[in-house]
Amino acid sequence: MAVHMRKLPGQLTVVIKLGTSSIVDEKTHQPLLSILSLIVETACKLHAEGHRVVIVSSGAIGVGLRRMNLPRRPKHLPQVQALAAIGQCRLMSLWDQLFGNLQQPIAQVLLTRNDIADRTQYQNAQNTFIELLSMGVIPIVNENDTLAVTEIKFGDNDTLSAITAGMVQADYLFLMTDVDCLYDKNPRSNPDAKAIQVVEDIAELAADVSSAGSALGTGGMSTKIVAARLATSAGVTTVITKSSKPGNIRAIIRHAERERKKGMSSRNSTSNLQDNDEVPLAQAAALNLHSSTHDLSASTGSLREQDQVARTPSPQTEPENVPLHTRFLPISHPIRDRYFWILHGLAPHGTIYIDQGAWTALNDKAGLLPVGIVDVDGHFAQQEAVRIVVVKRLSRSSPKSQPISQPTTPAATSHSVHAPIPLRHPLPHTPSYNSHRPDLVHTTSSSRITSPPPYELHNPAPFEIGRAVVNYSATEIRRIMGLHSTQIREALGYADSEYVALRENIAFAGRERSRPSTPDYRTAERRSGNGGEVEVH
Ligand SMILES: N[C@@H](CCC(=O)OP(=O)(O)O)C(=O)O
Repeated sequence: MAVHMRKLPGQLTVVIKLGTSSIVDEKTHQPLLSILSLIVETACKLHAEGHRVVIVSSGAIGVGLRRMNLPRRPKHLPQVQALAAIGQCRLMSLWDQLFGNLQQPIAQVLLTRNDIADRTQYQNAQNTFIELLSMGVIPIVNENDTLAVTEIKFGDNDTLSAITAGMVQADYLFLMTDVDCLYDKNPRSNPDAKAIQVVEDIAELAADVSSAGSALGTGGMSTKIVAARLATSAGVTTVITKSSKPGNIRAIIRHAERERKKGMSSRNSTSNLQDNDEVPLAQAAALNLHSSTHDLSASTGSLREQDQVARTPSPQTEPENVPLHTRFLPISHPIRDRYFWILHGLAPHGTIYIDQGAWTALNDKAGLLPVGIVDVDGHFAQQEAVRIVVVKRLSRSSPKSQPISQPTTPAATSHSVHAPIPLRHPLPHTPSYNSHRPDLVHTTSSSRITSPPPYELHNPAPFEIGRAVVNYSATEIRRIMGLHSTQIREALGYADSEYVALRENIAFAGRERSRPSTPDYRTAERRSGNGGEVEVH
């Protein structure tokens, strides 16, 4: 069932993500009341203008530390979870108090990755958001740290905010942080550093951003880039800007809307560094860094002073003089709903390596047949999600030479019990979901130690094209890969489907660094028809 996000003309849905370092002081863990108050004021103004607002708020553990007078985050997971439980209710009470001053109702939404791995639960969460937003409530989202262990964690709230933005089909995601934007190089050591204002194609962004994080938060600039990639693939304009100036959010939206209407966005444009929002260069310096020294002075100005940019149509709101920020433009054919869920709601349990022929067939809207599969990594069951990686098959592994491996015991005819199959190489440990690279992970089989992979490792390098929910387990796919569908029954003793993955269960990543000599993602995306399942009114 497609979820319909009905919106009034001109109404925007804005997700604002605040990291721990924007919510509590890094050393004292005291709440940063001035920032929180400004966020509340901004959210209420957006709401009063008819827009919908969702806040993704970290800070539970930080607030819990303060409450229990502990100096630093403990190492032991249950202690961290206990602190999150202590801090979350206090954090919500703080938000409720601040929003209550402006008579704005809020709601708490706590999510784990597990909650949304089930399609029905994902849709339930989506429906709850829709209902809350149409009731005029501001949902405040955090990861349910009490339940989340590594395997089921989003890992950082940047990723959570991007998934939330995709779920609510947001127009904007603001990743509020302690730097004002990205620069083309580190301004600390390069006075000629230029602010990156607009990133039209995130795949073209240089990958050398720092992943340094603060003492309490888990995110850094690299998780923001990953979040931006994820959100823009869902059609969400993503903005990185300074959390100490939340009043800038509205000015940036006005500017971005003007630009969008004019269709004037320039490709990865840069401009000379402007200090018009009073951020000294040294502070901005973190550039690609998530500064570990939170600058309290920058967040203690009066509400009136700090929100000046947003209140008045001052010269700062003019296109040439907007507050510093980096804006990542959304892709033109967003990945919506079920495909977005397959890509980002489900954690992949393994990898299927396919050849160029299978990739071409997928481009032509075919399902994934066993004949095009070159190799498999990981342990996964039927109906679990896997990465799909395109490789160049080495001639020694051509499908024709693939023998049918006969079931070795009668149990192999059962769907659930199979005799172990001798492997050409030991299976690598199936990694838990890597929140820092949740999509477009370039995969190599460097973990193989007994035999080389049956595909080219470097020229061209394997590349991930998307995710699929499979009809066969890893063990079954190892038996049938390289075979024609008519041979599945012979190989397994049964045939659940002629396809390893049905076309409707394959989701392509939105875009990827263009690679000469490899198929063009964007072409595939257009052909694949990923978008369009959900209508946005
Ligand atoms: N969910 C956790 C925070 C997760 C986290 O570290 O996020 P962030 O500070 O955004 O990197 C909390 O509320 O303390």
